[in-house]
Amino acid sequence: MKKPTVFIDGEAGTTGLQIRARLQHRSDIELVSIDPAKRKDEDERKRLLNAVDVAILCLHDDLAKAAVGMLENPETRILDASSAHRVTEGWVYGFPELTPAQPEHIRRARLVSNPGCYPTGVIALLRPLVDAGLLPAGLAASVNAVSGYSGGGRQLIEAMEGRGEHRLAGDYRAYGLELTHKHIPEMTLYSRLEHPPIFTPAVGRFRQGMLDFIPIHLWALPQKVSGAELHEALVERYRGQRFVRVMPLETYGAHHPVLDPQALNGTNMLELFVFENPAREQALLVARFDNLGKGASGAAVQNLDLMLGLEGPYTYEYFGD
Ligand SMILES: NC(=O)C1=CN([C@@H]2O[C@H](COP(=O)(O)OP(=O)(O)OC[C@H]3O[C@@H](n4cnc5c(N)ncnc54)[C@H](OP(=O)(O)O)[C@@H]3O)[C@@H](O)[C@H]2O)C=CC1
Ligand SMILES: CC(=O)N[C@@H](CCC(=O)OP(=O)(O)O)C(=O)O
Repeated sequence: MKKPTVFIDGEAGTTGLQIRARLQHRSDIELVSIDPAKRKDEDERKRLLNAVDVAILCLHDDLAKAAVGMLENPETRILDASSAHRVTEGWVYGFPELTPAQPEHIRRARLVSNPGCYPTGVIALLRPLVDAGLLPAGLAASVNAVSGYSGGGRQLIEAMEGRGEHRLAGDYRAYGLELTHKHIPEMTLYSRLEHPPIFTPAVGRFRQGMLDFIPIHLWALPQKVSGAELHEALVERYRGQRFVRVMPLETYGAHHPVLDPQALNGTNMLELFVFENPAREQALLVARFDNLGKGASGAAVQNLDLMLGLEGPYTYEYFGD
């Protein structure tokens, strides 16, 4: 049987390189690569985009939109890693753990948008709790986060490693302070929140790894809910999921936990934590993952496998889970 063909447009970039590394030894797909000398040649890119079964776009938003505009072959399916189409009608959101029905939507879709890195953890934490009615859709949510510098793409990587300048280069930089970060619409929509969260990301001098923090003042919720109930709902929701692990409930006084954002680097795993202080009726939800793993390239391969019906033993080798 003919193997499905896959072209990574933007293969030389941060996300593209990682997807390629995860796919290059696979024997169940045929990777179609562009001649490096022609990687920005529009005609050649258009030819390849229309020649393959799935094109994975690892381009900045404007170029990703333009690439979709080049499609002429109705058989070519698109998996877009950029943030151009995440809340666009007609596109399926490529977060298989969103609901039990989402994998099937991804399997059937022609146009799939890979989630943003920060929203992956936020949606994974909030959506099941809103669906279960434990958190209200009207929640006044705040999200703080820290990312490894690879999240800023080639230019930030080069600046952090001493080869250029970038406004976020430094040991630790808080940003998004205008409160309009591009990830807020997808966090809001797929968490089923009525109001956009206040989202304040930061970047540190480490290459990969991410933590999302969502503080919950339990006493301020319209109905009484404990941290243990939030934790139990997450455990229930993700039971049997291969790439999401709900960690044991951490109750105030037990010990002094510390989280390393880099602990899951190189994997497609997402860990979810609930910390609680019952006396103060406070909970802290945390997600930990690799921004280039479950936050980008690992998620893209997971989606590709769903789109091509290739979920199986192949994926285990390259996800390191
Ligand atoms: N980094 C991350 O953690 C994540 C990134 N993403 C998304 O993935 C997309 C790519 O980001 P990222 O990999 O970080 O960015 P990079 O800047 O590392 O990569 C972008 C690539 O596109 C290439 N490129 C530029 N112009 C053209 C062109 N005209 N035709 C073809 N290729 C071109 C660049 O080449 P050159 O460098 O030579 O200009 C570069 O190789 C973005 O939309 C980003 O939002 C998604 C999730 C996480
Ligand atoms: C550290 C850093 O700059 N991070 C990027 C987001 C990372 C990312 O790649 O997000 P997308 O998936 O939407 O592209 C930012 O805040 O814009």
